[in-house]
Amino acid sequence: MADNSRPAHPAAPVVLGQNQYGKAESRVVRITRDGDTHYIKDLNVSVALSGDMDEVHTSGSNASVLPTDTTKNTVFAFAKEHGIDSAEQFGIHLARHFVTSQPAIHRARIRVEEYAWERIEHAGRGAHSFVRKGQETRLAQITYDGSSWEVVSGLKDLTVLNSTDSEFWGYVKDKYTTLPETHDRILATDVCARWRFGWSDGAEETPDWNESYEQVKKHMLEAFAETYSLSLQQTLYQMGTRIIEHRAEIDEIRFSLPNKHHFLVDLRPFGMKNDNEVYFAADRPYGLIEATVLRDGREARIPADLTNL
Ligand SMILES: O=c1[nH]c(=O)c2[nH]c(=O)[nH]c2[nH]1
Repeated sequence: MADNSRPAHPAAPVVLGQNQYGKAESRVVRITRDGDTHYIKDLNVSVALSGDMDEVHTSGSNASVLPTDTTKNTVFAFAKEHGIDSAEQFGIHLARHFVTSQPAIHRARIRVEEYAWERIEHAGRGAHSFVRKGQETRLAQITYDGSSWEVVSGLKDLTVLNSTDSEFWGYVKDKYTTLPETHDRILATDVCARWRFGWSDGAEETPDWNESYEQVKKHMLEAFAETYSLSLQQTLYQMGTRIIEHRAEIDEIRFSLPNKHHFLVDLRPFGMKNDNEVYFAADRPYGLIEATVLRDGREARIPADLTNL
């Protein structure tokens, strides 16, 4: 029989690198009742904790491990206890709780997706029926290391379209270029954005997270609609500029904008003229235009790959 008790080669020195753990994607729905009128909050909350976690990995001792099951329970308990005013406030409560109540936990990162609901207007009794808004998902990431805070808010899947006021021409042409220049095209995108607040310390006045979110979205939509666009890059920069100029609480905003191409259909084989009326909406491949827009003098800290945030 083989002797498995000893490794075939002398052990190489191995160390544990960055690690974190927690329960991902707790879907918490909070109904608040005011007589017959109900309010709903619907979140997807992911908790990632890190700190003195060497032992559990290297020796199997769970003495410092707050179970992920407990972190999930905490999300639900806090929804009952504190309610959910905003994703940011909810995340702050949770992050503070884990860092201050567990000696082994030094850092908590709470990620929140919020799904928006609209009331279904109807003639019947009560107001307790909702429909999911077909629009964006609101996002928040809160990080606390015991002394400083970082709050990044965001949204994804905000789909917008301009049916004119968009051109694209004057670009580099090499032997592989076939794209015809255009002076009138559809410009459409699913806005994916993250913005970082200047707020970093509980002693400073806390931004009104909900008001800030609504205003950022409003400026984003207005800038998209009002920009006469020579490229999606230019539109992106206008959207970012509008937000940095109007929202003092925000230092940086990063966008990831797919260019949802709409190709004019050639109707000539059918004896028809297509006067910018009929388009083929291609889903892939798509251009992907990404950039961060900053308040001058501030540091760019939102990672380039927004899927990591
Ligand atoms: O707005 C655009 N920016 C580009 O960089 C680009 N490239 C392309 O083929 N179409 C477009 N449109």
